[in-house]
Amino acid sequence: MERVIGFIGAGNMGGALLGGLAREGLQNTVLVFDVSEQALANAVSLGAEGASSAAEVAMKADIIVLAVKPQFYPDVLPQVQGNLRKTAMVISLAPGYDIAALKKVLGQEQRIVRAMPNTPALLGEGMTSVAFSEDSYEVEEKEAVLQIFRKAGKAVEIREALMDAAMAAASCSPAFAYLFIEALGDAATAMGVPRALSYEMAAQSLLGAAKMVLETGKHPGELKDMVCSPGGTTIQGVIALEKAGFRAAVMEAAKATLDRAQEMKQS
Ligand SMILES: NC(=O)C1=CN([C@@H]2O[C@H](COP(=O)(O)OP(=O)(O)OC[C@H]3O[C@@H](n4cnc5c(N)ncnc54)[C@H](OP(=O)(O)O)[C@@H]3O)[C@@H](O)[C@H]2O)C=CC1
Ligand SMILES: O=C(O)[C@@H]1CCC=N1
Repeated sequence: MERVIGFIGAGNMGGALLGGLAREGLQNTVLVFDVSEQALANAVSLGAEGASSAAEVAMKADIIVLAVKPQFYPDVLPQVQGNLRKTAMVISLAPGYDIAALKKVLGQEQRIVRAMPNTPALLGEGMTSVAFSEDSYEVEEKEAVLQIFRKAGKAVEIREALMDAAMAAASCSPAFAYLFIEALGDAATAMGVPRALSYEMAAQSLLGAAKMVLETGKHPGELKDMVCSPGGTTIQGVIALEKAGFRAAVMEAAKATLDRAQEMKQS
C-alpha cells in the first residue's frame, strides 16, 4: 500500500530527513507544509508536493511528521487535531512532548510515534531512535515508519523512557562533534595547515575513527591504545585532554541536554 507521508516543517531536521528520503528518489507521495517559503521551495525541489496548511497535511497524509520546534507545537497541534485520519500515525521529533502529552491534544485513540533523528540524515548517515505508542500497529505499519528513517541512515526502536538519552547520544552529539572538528581545524591552522585542509583532515579522521568503532567491533579504548605508541606523541595529547577534563566535559554536555529536555517536559 502506498502511503502519503506528510511533513509539517521542513527546516534543518525535516529538510535533512527529506534530503535523505530523496537520495534514491522519493518512493512515496510526500506532502510538505512550512511557513518558510525557502524551506518549502527546498522540499519541492526534492520532489515533495507543497501543501497550503498544516491542516491539509493532517487531512491527506497517512504518516505525519511534526518537524517544527516544540515552541510552535501550541500553534501547530490544534491545526492538526480534528483533521487527522483515524488510522494516521503522527511522528513527533520534539523533545519535551511525550506520547501521553501528544495524545492529550491529538486524541487518546490517535497513534503517536516519537522519533529522535539527527541532521546527518541528509547524507543517509543519520541515527534515529523510534518509540511507538502502546496502540496496535500492523508489523508493516511499523516498518513503514522505520523505513522513513532507514532511508536516511540507521533506525532503532527503543522504549520511550530512553528517548531523552537517545537525543543526548545521537541528536545533540553532532554539534559536539562539529565543535571538536572546528577546534582541531583551528589547531592545525595554527600549525600552518591551510584552513580548508585543516577541516578536511579533522573531519575525515573523525569519520574514519567512527567507522573503526562501528566496523571492527573493537572497544573504543582498544582502538585508542592502537594509536598511542609507547613514549610517542599521541599519548601526550591524551594526557593533555585528560588534564583538561575532556571526557568529563563530554559526559556533562550529554547530561546538560538531558536535563534541558526534562525541563521542557509538558504535562
Ligand atoms: N535540528 C536538529 O538537529 C534536530 C531537531 N529535532 C527536532 O526536530 C524539530 C524541528 O527542528 P528543526 O528542523 O531544527 O527546526 P527548524 O526551525 O530548522 O525547522 C522548522 C521549520 O518549520 C517552520 N515552521 C515554524 N512554524 C511553523 C508552522 N506553524 N507551520 C509550519 N511550519 C512552521 C520553520 O519556519 P521558520 O524558520 O520561518 O520559523 C522552519 O522552516 C524540533 O522538534 C526539533 O527538536 C530533533 C532532532 C535533531
Ligand atoms: O537542540 C534541540 O533542541 C534539538 C533536539 C535535538 C537536537 N536538536
